[in-house]
Parts: sequence; C-alpha cells; structure tokens
Amino acid sequence: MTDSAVTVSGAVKRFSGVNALNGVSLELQHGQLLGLLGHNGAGKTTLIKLILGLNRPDEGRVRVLGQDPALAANRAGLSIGYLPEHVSLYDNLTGLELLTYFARLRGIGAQRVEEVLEQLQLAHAQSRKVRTYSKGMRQRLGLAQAILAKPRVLILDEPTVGLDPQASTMLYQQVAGLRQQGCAVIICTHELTLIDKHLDSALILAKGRAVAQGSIWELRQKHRLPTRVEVAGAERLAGNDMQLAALYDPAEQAFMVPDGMRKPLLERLIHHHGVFDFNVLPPSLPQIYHDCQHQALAEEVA
Ligand SMILES: Nc1ncnc2c1ncn2[C@@H]1O[C@H](COP(=O)(O)OP(=O)(O)OP(=O)(O)O)[C@@H](O)[C@H]1O
Repeated sequence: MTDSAVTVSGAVKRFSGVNALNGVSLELQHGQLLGLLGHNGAGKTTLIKLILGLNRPDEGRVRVLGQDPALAANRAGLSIGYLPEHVSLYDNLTGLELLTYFARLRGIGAQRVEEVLEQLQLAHAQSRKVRTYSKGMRQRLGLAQAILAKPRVLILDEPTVGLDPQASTMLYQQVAGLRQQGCAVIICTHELTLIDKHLDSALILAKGRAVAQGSIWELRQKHRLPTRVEVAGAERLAGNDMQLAALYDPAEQAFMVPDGMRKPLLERLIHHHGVFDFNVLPPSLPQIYHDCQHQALAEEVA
C-alpha cells in the first residue's frame, strides 16, 4: 500500500517494434499537479493509458491509489477522472441530459449533476443542445463528466487547446479547486506557457524516455540555463562597463546571466550605476523543455 496517488516504476511499453515507453517512472502525491510534456509520439498517451488501466506495461509497475488499475476488479472502484484530447459528446442531447446519462451509468444522483453544472458555469445552458455549445463550453462539459464522480485522480489531455485565455484561466482555476480537495491531477499539454505557473512537477518525455523530471526549481538547477535580466538602457550600460558587457547579449537586448552570476550583476547595476529598476526572469518551462529536447537529440546523434 502506498500513500502516493499515482506511482509508475520503470514502465516499458512496446508496440510491434516501437518502444513507446522505455523505463519511465513517476510519483504523484495527492493534491499535486504533474505536467506531462513531450513531442508528438513521445509516449504521453501511452503513459496515460497505463495509468487509466487501459493497457498494461510490458515491464514495470503502475499503481493508482495503491491498486493496479489494469485489473478489472479494481477498475470500477478506482476513482479516476479522464478528459480525453478529443472529447466526443452526444451533440443532440442537452448538457443536462448528457451529464445525467453519464451520472446514471456510474450510479450518481441528480443533485451531483446540478452541482457540477453550477460549478462549471453551465447551469444557464443546461437545456441547450450540446451542438450549440462553444468550444469553451464543450470543454467545460467534458471536464464536468470527468469530475462527476469526485475523482481522486484526474487526467486531462490537452484541456486548453482552442480555448481563449479567459477560458484557459477558468479551467486552471477549476483544477486548483479540485487540487485543494486532494485530487491529484495530470495534465498532458503542449501549451507550456499556460501550465508553467500551475504545476508542482513536470515529466518531460522524448522518444519514450523521461529526459527531465522534477519541480520547476529542480529543473532550473539541473539545466543551468541563464537568467534573463532586463534593464532599460542595457546596451548603453554594457558599452560603458566591461563587466556588464561580458553578460550582455545583443541578440536578446538583455543580460543573460549564468548560474551564480545573478547577484554580482544586480549588485553592480545597483552600486555602480544606480539602477534599481530591473526585471529578473529565471528560465521558463518552455526554455527548459527546448533544452531537454535538444539534449535528447544531441545524445541520440552522439
Ligand atoms: N496501438 C499502437 N500500435 C502501434 N504503435 C503505437 C500504438 N500506440 C502508440 N504507438 C506508438 O508509440 C509511440 C508513442 O505514441 P503516443 O501516442 O504515446 O505519443 P504521444 O506523446 O501521446 O503523441 P501525441 O503528442 O502526438 O499525442 C508512437 O511512436 C506511436 O506511433
């Protein structure tokens, strides 16, 4: 028995010669958000299917809430919600009819359907046919069916594709609310700038291998990418100061500061130039992601 919501240890999955997953491990605690990232064909969906119990690993072990999700005896009792990338909804039903249908399949009462419609701000449209829903409303309805049974593990596959910024923000707000109730969430996405500030940890896959794993802080430590420091008149300052010039990147029009040089740079700006107004931008998730993919490619070529 484990306390983690999801544990995957050394999962290997092959499909007729393709190594879709090659020894991937992860551990996700209750209430935490894992970003599952990787290029097309990296193995994300394969990993999701193992966690959902739709496939079994050829090697390794998967546990969800302490149970093997692929065992039929466990599947029904396991509290996993899933929003697939291409959610197919019955367009001719109303939102209320659709959720009621899913609720009945799972033995869930009408009150919970009402509650979820309210929670996802769909109550006003519950009597409209789903085919009249906007993309954002359809996605909220998809999320509604995924959380109907109050899952303890929720998996969302590309939940923000096609959503406007406001709708994406709302989706992450909903996810935050679920996490506060202890729900562990896995979000598979290519929209790195959106998930950046929400995730507790990221798992970056490339060709079936985990090429990076950990919190943003841990990934920053490991990848040692430069911090960007933006200052008004940076070029002029660098032109008058050899020490600053060494850190100035004309292509970026900013100081690109390696690990350990941030403090000396800021001190120099403050004490020698009286500059107090600067923007310090540590490496972002997209930068870390691209660095991982480059490294993986370089290792393959080598
Ligand atoms: N049922 C299958 N039969 C054969 N090959 C498969 C099968 N499922 C996945 N694969 C292969 O395994 C690899 C990983 O696929 P997977 O769908 O997990 O990638 P992904 O990261 O989800 O990609 P995407 O971002 O495009 O959805 C790919 O090379 C894919 O072609």
